[in-house]
Amino acid sequence: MKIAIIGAGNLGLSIAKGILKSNGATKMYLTKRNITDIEHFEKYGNVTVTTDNKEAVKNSDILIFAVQPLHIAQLLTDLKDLLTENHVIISTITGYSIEKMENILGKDHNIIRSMPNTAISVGKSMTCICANGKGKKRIELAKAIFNRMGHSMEIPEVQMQAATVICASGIAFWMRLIRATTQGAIQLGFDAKEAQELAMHTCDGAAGLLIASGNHPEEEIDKVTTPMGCTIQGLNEMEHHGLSSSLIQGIVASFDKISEFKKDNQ
Ligand SMILES: NC(=O)C1=CN([C@@H]2O[C@H](COP(=O)(O)OP(=O)(O)OC[C@H]3O[C@@H](n4cnc5c(N)ncnc54)[C@H](OP(=O)(O)O)[C@@H]3O)[C@@H](O)[C@H]2O)C=CC1
Ligand SMILES: O=C(O)[C@@H]1CCC=N1
Repeated sequence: MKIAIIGAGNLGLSIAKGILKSNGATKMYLTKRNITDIEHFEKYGNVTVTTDNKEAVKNSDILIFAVQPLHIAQLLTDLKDLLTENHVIISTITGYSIEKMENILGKDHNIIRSMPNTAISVGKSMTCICANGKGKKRIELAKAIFNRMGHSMEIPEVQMQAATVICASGIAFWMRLIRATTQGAIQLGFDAKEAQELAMHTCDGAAGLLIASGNHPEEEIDKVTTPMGCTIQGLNEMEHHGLSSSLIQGIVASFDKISEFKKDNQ
């Protein structure tokens, strides 16, 4: 599989690392306008770093677009004549609809809209995807690509904004919870490094338990909360201060913001 990542910034490079880690490409092109900070990726023999998007498109089968929303329309317009019906065009662009892509490229292209997160670099992304009419035949291929670097879910396009908040922004939300737990652990006497190790692995364990069991979180919480014990005391104190409510309100605020982007981009 020959893959081009057009726009090798934060997300694009995370995808590149995930692809390298999972041996997911025979050949990979990474592009951006200023390549000095990514030239070292050429140490991997199968990676070409270039400013030339056209060269990358001509030599690849799968094209992953990861530029900022403001840049995508011009980029697609510039590349339009080189895009064939065999290319699988995967967009990661927040708030940029399939309809907008089809308005530039036409309907006769395999267009996949995706929403990965930066944990793709370590093979742990939760990635949501949807496709245009023609791209539906390539959705299994797209899922296979993203499943090598985590977990994927096909969703209706109308849910893509919500998926962006929960999965892509969600990485930052969970990081903040890990940071807060780390700060609590330091206050209880662990040094900073130990505290973060405890927080990270406990977080990993909580997610792992739910993934393996399929249980509702409250079912697992019931197993931890000894009557009159310290866990329920702590949980109730957190809820008195609005833990669940503040998370939900943050998620909704993030969604409201993304809905503004959508208006701006259309
Ligand atoms: N960061 C995240 O966690 C996530 C981001 N997204 C979406 O992914 C996209 C990228 O986000 P992010 O990685 O954070 O943004 P960045 O700004 O980090 O990366 C975008 C990259 O695109 C490059 N670029 C700009 N214009 C061109 C061009 N004409 N040709 C080639 N490369 C170009 C820029 O580099 P240079 O200026 O050198 O060209 C830059 O490195 C956005 O649309 C965002 O909404 C989606 C999910 C998660
Ligand atoms: O914060 C943002 O707008 C982008 C989309 C999701 C992650 N980063």
